[in-house]
Amino acid sequence: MDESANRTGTNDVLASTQSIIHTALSKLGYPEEMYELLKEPMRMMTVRIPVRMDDGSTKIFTGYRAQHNDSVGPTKGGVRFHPDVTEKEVKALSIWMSLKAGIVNLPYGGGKGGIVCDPRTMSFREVERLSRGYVRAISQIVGPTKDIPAPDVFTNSQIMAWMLDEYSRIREFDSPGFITGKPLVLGGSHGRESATAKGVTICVNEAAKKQGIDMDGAKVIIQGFGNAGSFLAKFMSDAGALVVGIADAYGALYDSEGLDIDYLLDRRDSFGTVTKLFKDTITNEELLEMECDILVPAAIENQITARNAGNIKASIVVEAANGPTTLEATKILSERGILLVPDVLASAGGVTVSYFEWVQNNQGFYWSAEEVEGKLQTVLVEAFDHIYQLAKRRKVDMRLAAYMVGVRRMAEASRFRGWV
Ligand SMILES: NC(=O)C1=CN([C@@H]2O[C@H](COP(=O)(O)OP(=O)(O)OC[C@H]3O[C@@H](n4cnc5c(N)ncnc54)[C@H](O)[C@@H]3O)[C@@H](O)[C@H]2O)C=CC1
Ligand SMILES: O=C(O)CCC(=O)C(=O)O
Repeated sequence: MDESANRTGTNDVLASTQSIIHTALSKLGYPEEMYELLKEPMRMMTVRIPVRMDDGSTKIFTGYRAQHNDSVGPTKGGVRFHPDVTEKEVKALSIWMSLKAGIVNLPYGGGKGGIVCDPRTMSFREVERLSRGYVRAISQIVGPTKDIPAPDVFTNSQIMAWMLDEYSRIREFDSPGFITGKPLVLGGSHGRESATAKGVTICVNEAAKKQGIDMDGAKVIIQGFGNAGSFLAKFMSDAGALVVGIADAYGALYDSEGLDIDYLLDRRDSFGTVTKLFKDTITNEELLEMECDILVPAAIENQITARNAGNIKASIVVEAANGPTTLEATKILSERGILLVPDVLASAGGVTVSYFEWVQNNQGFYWSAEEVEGKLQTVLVEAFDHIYQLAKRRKVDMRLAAYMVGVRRMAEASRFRGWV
């Protein structure tokens, strides 16, 4: 095991992930070589993307695509457009995608992409040119049977549509299965837009049952008001819960009587920003420590750390975001009896419906919204139950149990292929 993976309490998402993978593999009895194989993506591509800006200047953006392990099938995972994207982060995100695929039993390995940029400060056409440039730069290593992108932070179905169009031009045939999270008219699936939040909702409900919390009137705080966070807020308030707090990148709103979610949904912009419209805001840090029963981080990494884990009031934390809780904070929450449903399980609804979308594209036959939702419900309830029981049986927290489930299939496939 390498030095960095030995560090605990680190906010280095790659090192933390490697550390848990190492523990999971040891508990499953795999040799050190398996860890050596799985600790890093098998392929990492860095690209420089020149984009002509509206003022006539040219700006060069840096982008990444990581393909973690393709022993089970093609790699799959979203593309993030964010100023804080780093190579390490994209690597960790690709490993988490492998684990998600293992947990919900999809025939994929993990992939992930990212571009260092801030689309909030770019025009519509500049974002289009950047999206197309990224696809041109990575076109050799992606494709419907190689590596299938999807949306993530600050990317959406419009960006998927441009990427699909660019790929189809390069390949000279229409390839809807190249990317998921597309608009319905281009071969998207019913239910993909809300799938991540639907999956989180299923996990919240299952966790509430375990902790004896009645969802009717339960107080929920959601950090992030984009794709995952805003649909989740709607599902929670429709189910009778009180969404008492929400946050975006600029601040947070809290009301112990419950926020008017329909009003906030009406006023938010396409980047999930809404708090700028209000004077009476608190900070993201403050929101996480406010009174509630259920806390859902649905924004970015490293939000619950050793610094604030002791002050979290919720009795359930469900991770809609990838990597919102550090390793040290996970331990503190577990010692405090707080049930933490880890990202690789809780946020797997998105990739599950992306898989359904890809299957529908491959067969050219499309399902109803009810069919998609029913299948997602079955998959996630089973996955939750399996991991919850395993955690109890092996006396480990749900994150480690989820890693044990997620890593096993990839390790087995790599072994059968003779890689280790
Ligand atoms: N979109 C999807 O299908 C999936 C998303 N996720 C994860 O869910 C999380 C949110 O993703 P989406 O909702 O898709 O993104 P989004 O772009 O739709 O929304 C992101 C939200 O996070 C907020 N945010 C951005 N930077 C922030 C910061 N520094 N501090 C606080 N808030 C910040 C934004 O203001 C916005 O409200 C990410 O961790 C993503 O990887 C996980 C699985 C699937
Ligand atoms: O829908 C997908 O393929 C990937 C979603 C994703 O990027 C994630 O789960 O983090």
